[in-house]
Amino acid sequence: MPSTPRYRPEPKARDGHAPAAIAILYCNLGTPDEATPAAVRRYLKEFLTDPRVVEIPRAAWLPLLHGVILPLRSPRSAAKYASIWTPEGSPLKLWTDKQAKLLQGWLGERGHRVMVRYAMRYGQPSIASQLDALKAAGASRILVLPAYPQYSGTTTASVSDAVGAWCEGTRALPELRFVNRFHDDAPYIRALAGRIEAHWREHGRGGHLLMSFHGVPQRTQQLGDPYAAECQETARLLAARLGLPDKQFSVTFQSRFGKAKWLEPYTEPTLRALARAGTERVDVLCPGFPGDCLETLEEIAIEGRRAFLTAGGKTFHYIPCLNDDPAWIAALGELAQRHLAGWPTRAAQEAAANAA
Ligand SMILES: C=CC1=C(C)c2cc3[nH]c(cc4nc(cc5[nH]c(cc1n2)c(C)c5CCC(=O)O)C(CCC(=O)O)=C4C)c(C)c3C=C
Ligand SMILES: [Fe+2]
Ligand SMILES: [Fe+2]
Repeated sequence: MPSTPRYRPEPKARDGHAPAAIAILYCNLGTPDEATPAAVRRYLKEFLTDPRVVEIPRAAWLPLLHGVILPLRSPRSAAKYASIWTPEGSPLKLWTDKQAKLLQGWLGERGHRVMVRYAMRYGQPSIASQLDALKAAGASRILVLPAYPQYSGTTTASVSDAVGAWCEGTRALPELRFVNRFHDDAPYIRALAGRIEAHWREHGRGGHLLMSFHGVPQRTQQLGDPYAAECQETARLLAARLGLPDKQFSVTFQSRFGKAKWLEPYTEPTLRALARAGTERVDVLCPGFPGDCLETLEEIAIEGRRAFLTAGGKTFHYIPCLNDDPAWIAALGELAQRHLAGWPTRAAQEAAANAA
């Protein structure tokens, strides 16, 4: 009796003359399907069981996660999600979807025939389901592009893990390439600077620019994670591009999770300290998040604002993320073009590749 195949069935073989498709899989973190405690619990369970995210030994972590963290955090986080939810769903998903479509358009206008799809590391659409869909659509070369400018084992490497897990169950593998980082990419820095300058043109200029990045546990940095250094480099390049002297900007880290020490200085205490030291207006940007999401819209634009104003600050300006800014889409496009180099993305190249 034949045994169950170890690998998933392959999609129906394509006509040998059909051009093999090239694709980009734009991967983001993920978000709950709904702003309800049940949906947030499902999402947090998947997220917080990833050993890339929480490195505590499983035997100690899983009972704590299921017994304490999920029951307590899910309703609290759901209320936060409800405060930023849109009629079309989670902002993170909306921006990721839009960015993928705009990237496909940008590449198409420059003659590249590339399919662009987005996937979520946690939740839907999953990385595995989108890789299956791309294969079924004929993709034989796939560029994996995580929506994380700064590399971290907790995020970027976790995307690679999910792709690797899919590969383990796949017989006919596509060629794969990965973008690991673009924290110092000139078009990305230009797009961020343009965002700030446009805000200043419209609303005047504050006394202080605060650049807030998502944090990670300090231990990951001690163990060699380059994330903190890459955040600092993004901030340095951005400040240089804006001509900001050291006193007029700060770099902080937000979203601390758990009791361990995370990267410092923390965002909220810094906002309070700035207000107490007499800074009347602060402008805040989150350069590590390509699209607005819970961490920017709730934690910064709502909670951060409250912290600054209650500590005596007068005016708080949140500068929205890159979202669908044309300069950002161009930055993504140029980044993709560079990483696609050598793959026949143009019709003429395709014909030559097929004739050879
Ligand atoms: C910028 C990249 C991110 C890094 C690095 C990162 C590390 C990291 N995050 C957690 C825990 C949580 N993060 C949560 C939300 C969240 N995190 C990022 C990005 C990074 N996380 C984004 C874009 C979001 C928003 C998702 C959305 O739906 O809008 C959450 C969930 C919300 C909550 O309950 O607070 C948790 C939990 C850890 C532990 C970690 C590194 C170890
Ligand atoms: Fe996070
Ligand atoms: Fe948060």
